[in-house]
Amino acid sequence: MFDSTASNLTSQQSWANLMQDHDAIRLLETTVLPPYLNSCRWFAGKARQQAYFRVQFAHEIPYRADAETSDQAFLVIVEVGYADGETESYLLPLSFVERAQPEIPPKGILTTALFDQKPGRIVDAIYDERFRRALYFNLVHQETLTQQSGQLRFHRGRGLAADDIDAEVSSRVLPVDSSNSALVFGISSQGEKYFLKLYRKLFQETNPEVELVSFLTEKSNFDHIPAYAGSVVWEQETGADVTLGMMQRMVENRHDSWNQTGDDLNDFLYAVPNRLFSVKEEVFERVELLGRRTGQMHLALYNSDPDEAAFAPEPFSDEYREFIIQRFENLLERRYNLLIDNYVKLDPLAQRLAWVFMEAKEMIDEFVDDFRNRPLESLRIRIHGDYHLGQVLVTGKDFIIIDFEGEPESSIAERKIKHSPLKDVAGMIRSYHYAVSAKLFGSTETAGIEPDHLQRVSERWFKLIRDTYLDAYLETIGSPHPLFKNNSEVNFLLLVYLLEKAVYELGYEISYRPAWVKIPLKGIMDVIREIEKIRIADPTRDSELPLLQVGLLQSKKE
Ligand SMILES: Nc1ncnc2c1ncn2[C@@H]1O[C@H](COP(=O)(O)OP(=O)(O)O)[C@@H](O)[C@H]1O
Ligand SMILES: O=P(O)(O)O[C@H]1O[C@H](CO)[C@@H](O[C@H]2O[C@H](CO)[C@@H](O)[C@H](O)[C@H]2O)[C@H](O)[C@H]1O
Repeated sequence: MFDSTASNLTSQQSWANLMQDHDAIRLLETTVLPPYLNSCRWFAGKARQQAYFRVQFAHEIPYRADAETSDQAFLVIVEVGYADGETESYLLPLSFVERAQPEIPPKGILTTALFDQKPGRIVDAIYDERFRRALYFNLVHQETLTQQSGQLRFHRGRGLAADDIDAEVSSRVLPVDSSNSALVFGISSQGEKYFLKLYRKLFQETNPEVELVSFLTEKSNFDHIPAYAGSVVWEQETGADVTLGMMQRMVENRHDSWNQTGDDLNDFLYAVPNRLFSVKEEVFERVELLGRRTGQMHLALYNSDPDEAAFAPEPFSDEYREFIIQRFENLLERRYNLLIDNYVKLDPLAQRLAWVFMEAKEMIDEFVDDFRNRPLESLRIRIHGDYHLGQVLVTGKDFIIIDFEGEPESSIAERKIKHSPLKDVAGMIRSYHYAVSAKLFGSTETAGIEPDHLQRVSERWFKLIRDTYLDAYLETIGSPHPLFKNNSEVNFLLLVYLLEKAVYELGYEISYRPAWVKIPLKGIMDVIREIEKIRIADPTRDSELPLLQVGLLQSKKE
């Protein structure tokens, strides 16, 4: 665990003059920041060979309550350099606290320190109430704070109620350990009302989440997202605007749809030993509702207003197809290598699935060629981009969709590319498959059920749920609709995105949850079977490829 007392930073300067003390900054960069960042969940560079940590910028945010000079935070931008590959920038707000404060957890303390003979601690400012208040104040008053390099611009969105501009606020850090940090603001007598996400890993771009959430709040009537209440942007002197944070309405939720689906699956599995196939009607209703909400989100993102070029629908150009193919082929190659390197560590079922996946290489190549050449008249729009059950909050009987940042592995430029909305649909279908597979392979509810039987009933559950979701989705979009040319294109594109997603997931599971590798492999297998069906049904195809040995998978018991 990180030990904040291991170093003591001493400066003759006051805290407000931190940046003038080059020795103190050097000490921070060499002895404090490396162990501290490596202890943070949001720091993504832990597995890379780190070369240096540099305080690149330190923007000042004064605390308004009193005028003491030490009363300010620094929004520090830390540049991290690595032995190979690109550098990264992280946002680390810093505050100096002179008195011990019980609300600051050990994981928020960087070091003990002495500034101008005043002892205290340097802490992550999100844990300092003064900083949180200052953020709220600047945001609701749409302040601009001039900095040595560029300016900090605070925007207010439509989701912020006029009455709350001068209201007394309380605040806290939401205890979710994720890739960003979340602050919550309460308005007296109304409870917790606003949710502010501070982005940690920064990109030289406006975050896609701000673009999508502000568009949906201010330019559409889709209200199944938390309304956009504002953002914090660093406008650089030269270069693009960098999004540092975004505020939305706080959503009261019981849990997310991943947990809810897990509960539904528990009910389902309890009945299996009694040879009952039982899915409550309310489960289908929920899945249908999610299909409808997904469709409504896409209809809201489908925008033909010529003044909104960033959201205008686009065709399946050759350029887009090449981009997807390049990305997919790179991914495929990396995944084959990962599988080869980790093959002996896989359990027997995963090994068999991996084998069929590798055997299918030529068939997948043929399918990719098909995607390159096939006439496609469906359209592409901005989409959620990282859509799965964990991104849907359950509020009473309805849903609220969150986290529009896009896929964590992609660059920001890639995340802003328009895709068929079927990419989101594929993400959600994969997620239902994950939910049932995770139960099937690893929970106490399934212990003692004969594996082949369990596999059969789980597949039945998945197909029913998938079709219920898809039917409700397509019905909501309506037919005909320019987004989808016809059923044949819908089926084909869905296979493209399902395959891409499952291949992506394969890498995630090998790296993070090896016991779950068979889940995406099974997903890949399902797509391969569908591709094979298309091949067999098409008399014009003169392919020499042999049929796959998928029979390998059927008879063996675990
Ligand atoms: N508007 C909101 N209101 C209430 N809770 C929220 C809201 N947005 C997100 N959350 C909670 O915070 C968690 C992290 O949010 P998310 O947007 O997924 O951040 P990250 O990008 O860091 O994963 C979510 O899983 C959810 O529990
Ligand atoms: O949540 P993130 O945006 O960081 O996404 C990563 O982690 C996800 C897991 O938390 C992972 O999602 C996969 O597992 C989910 C169940 O845990 C499942 O619902 C998703 O369908 C499946 O893709 C995601 O792939 C990864 O990028």
